[in-house]
Amino acid sequence: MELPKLIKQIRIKKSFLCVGLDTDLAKIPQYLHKQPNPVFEFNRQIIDATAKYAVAFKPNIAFYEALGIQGWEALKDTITYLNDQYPEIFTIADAKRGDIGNTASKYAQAFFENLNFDAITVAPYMGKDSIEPFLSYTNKHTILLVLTSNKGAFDFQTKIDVQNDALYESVLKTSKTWNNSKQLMYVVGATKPEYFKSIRKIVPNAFLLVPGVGAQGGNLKDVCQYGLTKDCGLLVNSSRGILYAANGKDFAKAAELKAKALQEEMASYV
Ligand SMILES: O=c1ccn([C@@H]2O[C@H](COP(=O)(O)O)[C@@H](O)[C@H]2O)c(=O)[nH]1
Repeated sequence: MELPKLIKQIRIKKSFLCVGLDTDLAKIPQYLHKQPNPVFEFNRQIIDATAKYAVAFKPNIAFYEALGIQGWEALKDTITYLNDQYPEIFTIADAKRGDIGNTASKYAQAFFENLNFDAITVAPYMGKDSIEPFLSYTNKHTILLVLTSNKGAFDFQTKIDVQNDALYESVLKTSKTWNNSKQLMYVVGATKPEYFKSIRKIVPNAFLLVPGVGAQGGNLKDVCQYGLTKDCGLLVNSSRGILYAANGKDFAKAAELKAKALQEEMASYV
């Protein structure tokens, strides 16, 4: 999907919500286990209930890979459903891949061609040649991990190098010099709002995928203070806070209300 289409959806829906599909068999309502494909059935109901309040959906691939062939089928069914029923929705494979060029090109083929996602999350630490195969898809988006939401982000990502840049700043600056860098987006955790100002100095207009609101303690107001751009520039993700708002037959309605509440707060900022 081209960026103008995403930006248009953000304007129409007054939302920059990304619903995270971290679907865990152990957490979905018991009655769904009788279905032939419980993970897809859960996702379908969540998507139908929340799509009017969201502009993006982000299956976290680990939750599907953990289930083997059945998980991969549920993932395929989910992305096919999203692409067929909600073509205006931006889709992100949260796969956090990263490998040498020829392997990276297979990851790109898997997620951009076979599954037809609009975007993929990628670890940047193997450098330019590990990212180029993703960037060669000029109708797709590559989302680099920059400053993640977890505590361990401080182990490496904020360490200062000889040029006096923190590693996360170096990732931003270097990646801007790559071919097709306009296709890049960046992951920045909502749990670290104090860094948004310095990030925006380096990438004033780039889209940031922001996980970590709700369950991880981040909040929307702090993210918006320095994160917002003229075209919004943010996709704020919530996974567990929406998916597991209830665990009975009312789970989709409860998810809808959580998504609606986030969208209403977003509408007050854009
Ligand atoms: O820095 C990061 C990068 C990715 N994630 C992923 O986002 C969701 C967050 O889920 P919640 O349930 O809303 O906390 C999940 O898929 C993570 O793997 C992240 O949290 N932080």
